[in-house]
Amino acid sequence: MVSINIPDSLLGSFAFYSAVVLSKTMAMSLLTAFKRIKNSIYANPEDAATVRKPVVFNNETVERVRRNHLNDLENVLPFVLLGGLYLLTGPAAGTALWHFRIFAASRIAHTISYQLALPQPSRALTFFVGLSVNASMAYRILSSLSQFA
Ligand SMILES: N[C@@H](CCC(=O)N[C@@H](CS)C(=O)NCC(=O)O)C(=O)O
Repeated sequence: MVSINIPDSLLGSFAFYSAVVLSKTMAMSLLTAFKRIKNSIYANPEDAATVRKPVVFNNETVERVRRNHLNDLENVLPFVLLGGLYLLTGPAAGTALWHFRIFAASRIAHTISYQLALPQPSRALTFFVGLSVNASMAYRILSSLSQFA
């Protein structure tokens, strides 16, 4: 590795923002359960049987939360993995901190725009901001470590 001298404060910031976006991702499970119960929408026969309803796979309210959850998984997991590797490249503390802050803000904004069904390109913009942060960290990792290829 180029550097393993990571300031405690930067490790703390990374842990904090990782926990923020991971908690937000986990909250989508609770939101899905809430929407299912509120609307009596169940995808498993044993669940639907408790309210004597047929199984339903295409309820838009529930599916919107599920798509949002999947999108979090597609973006938040790369952030946590790339962020840890990024710290090993010895980035400037201020630069790294803003990467973490901007990513967390972009994912919260993505969820708000998705759940409120705000007109595009609002959701697309929030998605691309988060994607850009991940791409920036990936670029730094790959360019710092290219000597080991
Ligand atoms: N898996 C995503 C890849 C592209 C993507 O993440 N697009 C953003 C901005 S339009 C999004 O919010 N997609 C909606 C989604 O993943 O449900 C998709 O199918 O749309």
